[in-house]
This record gives sequence, C-alpha cells and structure tokens, in this order.
Amino acid sequence: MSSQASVDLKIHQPKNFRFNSIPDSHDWSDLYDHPSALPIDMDSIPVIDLNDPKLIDKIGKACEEWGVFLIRNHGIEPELLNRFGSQIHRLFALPVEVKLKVAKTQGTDSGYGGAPISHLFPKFMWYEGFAIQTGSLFDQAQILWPDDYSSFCAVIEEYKKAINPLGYRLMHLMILSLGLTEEEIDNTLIGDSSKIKNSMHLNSYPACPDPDRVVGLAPHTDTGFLAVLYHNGVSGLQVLRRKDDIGPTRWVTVPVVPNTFVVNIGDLMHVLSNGRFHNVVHRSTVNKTNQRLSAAYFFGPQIDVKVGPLSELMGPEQGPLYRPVTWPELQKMKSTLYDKALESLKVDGKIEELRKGA
Ligand SMILES: C=C1C[C@]23C[C@@]1(O)CC[C@H]2[C@@]12CCC[C@@](C)(C(=O)O1)[C@H]2[C@@H]3C(=O)O
Ligand SMILES: O=C(O)CCC(=O)C(=O)O
Ligand SMILES: [Fe+2]
Repeated sequence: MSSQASVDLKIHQPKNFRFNSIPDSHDWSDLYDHPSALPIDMDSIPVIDLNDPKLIDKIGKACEEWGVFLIRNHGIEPELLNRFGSQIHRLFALPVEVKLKVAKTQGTDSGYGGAPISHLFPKFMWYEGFAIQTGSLFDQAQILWPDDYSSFCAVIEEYKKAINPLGYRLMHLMILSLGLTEEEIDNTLIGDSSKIKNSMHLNSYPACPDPDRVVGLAPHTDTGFLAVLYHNGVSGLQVLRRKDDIGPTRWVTVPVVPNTFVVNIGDLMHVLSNGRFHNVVHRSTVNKTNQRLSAAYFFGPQIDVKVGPLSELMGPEQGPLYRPVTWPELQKMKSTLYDKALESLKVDGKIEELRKGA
C-alpha cells in the first residue's frame, strides 16, 4: 500500500489510533463548537414497536416530526446480532497494515477507509470504515483472514438476509402512512424490489483520550431512502432536532435501547414524500473508554432509477418540490455541495415559470 493511498483515505497511521493526545490532524476544536446534546430524557426519539396496532400512523408521525426512530420487536434474533457484532469487532481489531491491504481505492466502492465524506473537511475524523459490496467481499475477507474468512462472510450474508425484508417492510409502511393504497404502492418503485439496491457500511469509532476535541463522523444526511443502523450498545449517535414547540434546533443523543435498531430517513425518501418526511442530520461522537461500532444498512434505488416526488401526492394545490434524480447523481452532488445538494434540486420559481411558459 503506497503512502499516497493512506493519505487519500484519511486514516491516521500511528499505532492505529492509540494516541495519548490528539494530533493536530484530528483536532477539530478550532472548527467545531461541539454543541452539547440535551440529556436523553428531555427529548425522546420515538421508539416504535413493530407489533403496535397503530404502527402505520406512528411511523408516519416519526418520519414527519423526527426523521429518525427506534424499532423494537423487529424479529431479528439477538443471537445473530451478537455474532454480527463479534465479526465487526474482529475486523476492526486487525492491525492497520492488514486492513490497508483491502483499502478502498479511487473508483472502487468497497473496502477499508476513512469516511466517504472526509474530503469535505480539513481534519481527519476519529473513524475507520469498511464498505461492503457482495461481489468483492469474499476476495477481501480471504486477504484479511487467509485461514478463516468464511465465518465473516457467512455472518454478513445471514445479516443481509434478515435485514432486507425488514427494510422493505419499513419503506412500505412509510408509503402507506402517506395515504397510498396497497395497489398504488405496487406501481411505485417501492413496490418493485428489482428497483431497490442495498449497501452496507461498517463503522468504528475508537476510544479517544480527549473526545471533546474530535469528531467521530461529521454531521450529514444519508442520501438513500433509509438506513437501518445496528450498533454495539455504546452511545454516540446524535441527531439534529428541528426547531419545534419545545425549543430551537438542537442535538439530541439517540438512546441505547437493547434489542432495537435505529432507522434514519435519507434524502431520497424526503424527495419521494415531496418533503413530508424529514431527512435527519446526524453525527457520531466518541468517548474516552469504549470503542463504538456500528453498521449502516442503506436502502436506495438501483443506480439507473430516477426518484422524484410520488405522483399520488400531487394535486391542484401541490406540485413537485424536487426534480427527479438518481442515487449516484445525488451522491455526486453531495460530494461537492454537501448540505446544499437537495436545495439545488428544488423546483424553484424560475423553473416553474419556464414550465408554465412552455
Ligand atoms: C451506499 C452508500 C451510502 C453512503 C455512500 C455509500 O456508497 C457507502 C457509504 C455511505 C456513507 C456512510 C457515511 C455517510 C455518507 C453520507 C457517506 O459519505 O458515506 C453515507 C453515504 C450516503 O448516504 O450517500
Ligand atoms: O455510527 C452511527 O451510528 C451512524 C453511522 C452513519 O451515520 C452512517 O454510516 O451513515
Ligand atoms: Fe449516516
């Protein structure tokens, strides 16, 4: 692995994050005010039981008001989650020289590396990631563990098999909550599984001697429809709560509730719902004693599928707020425009006028 590649990846080399103090490359204190989050019980992120008789309404409300919620009674066995967590731990516990053998290089979308959004920031995040694409997983696991690669691949496959139907069910419930009928949903891309693509990203936030000066994962919205997040029970995820009746815009810490997943609404679900569902800004903080591990499972459209507001939501009073876009197009826009990417897709007055004039 050339030193150039490791610089591009924004992974810090010295002893795999075992610093005693924060190097300047990772010190965000001049850039970032680390506004602290409210105590958990002041502001509660919805926890939704998937067996709740009022499930559709509760999901709709959570998507509109928060853009994030926790799900319980999701049907995925804790035993599978324990094995999944152990393999994530095993991966990031490898020496950095070994992990760099499967480094994500430019033009590839799988392997070990820094945060994909890291090029937008002048400092390194306190973070390591591993992007999984089914096609290359087997080869990469063989490089990481020549003597036992199959246990990693088998658990990843098992997890994907379990989480896929859960993600489809959630998307379906979300669209039902917008008022579409089952038949109408069948005719949308959400009703056609061949139009949906998924992707998994493993995240590690090592323990840090001075957590207030670093950033785990910088604030961002996910670009897909939704992400289902597994974590190892270590707190750190925070969401930006919109201004509401009880206060101004503020960071809220996502509580750690056993046997739940966190579900985040992404940009394309915001577009699909014509702005009704909130694409939540979130970030990850780190702590002094425990490594935080997480796995984001993203659901989005296949790369050539354009997503625009659902036609069923349009009416005389309500036109589309956004122009249709593909997932890769939006990711590319985010990589330069960051939080202004969706703004640039807005059907603004000028475009409306042009359409009327045509
Ligand atoms: C499918 C994907 C979503 C993601 C880009 C990726 O190709 C794999 C990494 C994902 C991630 C994780 C950290 C935040 C994020 C915005 C990023 O830069 O990489 C998301 C991307 C996304 O939601 O577009
Ligand atoms: O670590 C987490 O909980 C969040 C990860 C995340 O936001 C992402 O992978 O997009
Ligand atoms: Fe995210």
